[in-house]
Amino acid sequence: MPTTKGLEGVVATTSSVSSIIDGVLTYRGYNIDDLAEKSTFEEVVYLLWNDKLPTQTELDAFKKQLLEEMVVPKEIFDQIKALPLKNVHPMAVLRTAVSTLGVFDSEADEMTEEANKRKAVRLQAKLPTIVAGFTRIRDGKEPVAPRSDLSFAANFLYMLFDREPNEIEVEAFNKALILHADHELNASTFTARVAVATLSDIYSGITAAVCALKGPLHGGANERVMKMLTEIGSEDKIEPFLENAFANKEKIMGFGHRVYKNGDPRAKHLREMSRQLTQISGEPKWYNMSVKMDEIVTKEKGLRPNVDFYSASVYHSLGIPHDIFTPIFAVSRVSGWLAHILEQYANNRLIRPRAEYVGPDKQEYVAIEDRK
Ligand SMILES: CC(=O)SCCNC(=O)CCNC(=O)[C@H](O)C(C)(C)COP(=O)(O)OP(=O)(O)OC[C@H]1O[C@@H](n2cnc3c(N)ncnc32)[C@H](O)[C@@H]1OP(=O)(O)O
Ligand SMILES: O=C([O-])CC(=O)C(=O)O
Repeated sequence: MPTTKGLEGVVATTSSVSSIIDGVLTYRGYNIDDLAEKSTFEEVVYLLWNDKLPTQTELDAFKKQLLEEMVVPKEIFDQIKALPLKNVHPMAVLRTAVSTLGVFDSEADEMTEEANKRKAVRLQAKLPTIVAGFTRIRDGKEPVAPRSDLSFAANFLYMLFDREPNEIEVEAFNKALILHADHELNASTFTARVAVATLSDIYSGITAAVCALKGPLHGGANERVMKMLTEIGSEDKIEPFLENAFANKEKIMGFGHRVYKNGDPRAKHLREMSRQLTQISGEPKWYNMSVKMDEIVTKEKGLRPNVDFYSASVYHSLGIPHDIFTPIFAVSRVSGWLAHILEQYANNRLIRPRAEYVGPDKQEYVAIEDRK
């Protein structure tokens, strides 16, 4: 049986949610460049779940459903308040909170398509409330309730900062959400599909996906990009930092990709957003440092920035705490996870590959008293 380390190049399923073909990313056949420039996050979520762009009436109804489901049970915040928040990563809190959400949903194990769609709306709507609420709770503040007159992107920033965000902030955040919404069979989406292919419930699938996104080789890289830039501190220290990292064969966070070898099509949007937002925030150095790193790593290693690289300085410029970057990724990507979960349920078969056994053979059982 041939094996492929990390399942590279293995086609594990068919899907009509998103595609990466010749370096071009599409959601349901729509180029990500068009969606990033012209669409809203709510419209993109509708597209991912329904295989078509909504009419105005459909979009209005969908936005209303999301807004109605944004409030989370009080017990979720009570549970968060009881956690040792000073020493815990926000992704661990999110993992716990998503699992607890399932406990409070009386339909959690109802497996009809209609019930699963209702749960999808609940999860999509409640994740931003949880992430923003947690961030405030650990700062000793109370969560801010969502507002019914704000968009999805604006509501998140409003709940996080307890002030109405301006147009530039909303536009940037909306675009970032669109760019992170789905990405074919990435590790967290595959994890979600494996979990629900056992016919486990949707909350189990999303909890499993959050676990996979947390790691630094996947969604956890965006937080580490900002840590790296902060530690380097200034443009003149980039060259020595990279020389040292290359010599020690260290991974540079935010570079490289399993599928894209000639560049991630989302990065150019985030790079431009980083340029604009770092200027507005009065800290152009994060953009200048990022561009210099990009040039050197591309030239020396042939590695291009992925979605996590420029998103770091984008989120930093919006005033978002660095350890909330990956939970924000989840706030967006839950839309893609849910689209894939619904697709998996609709045409399910247990996902169970094989392993090539490379351990010892024909071992003799030795009684415990005779073992050395
Ligand atoms: C949303 C997302 O998940 S995007 C990815 C976010 N993750 C990161 O940014 C973390 C940094 N990047 C990486 O670790 C990798 O590029 C991954 C995990 C994204 C892809 O991994 P793989 O497809 O397994 O690539 P692989 O590790 O085989 O890389 C091929 C070569 O490039 C090197 N390489 C890949 N990425 C990097 C990097 N960021 N820095 C330095 N070297 C790298 C590898 O060490 C390897 O070198 P070798 O052939 O000398 O051993
Ligand atoms: O597809 C991947 O392997 C990782 C990625 O870029 C994403 O999940 O957005």
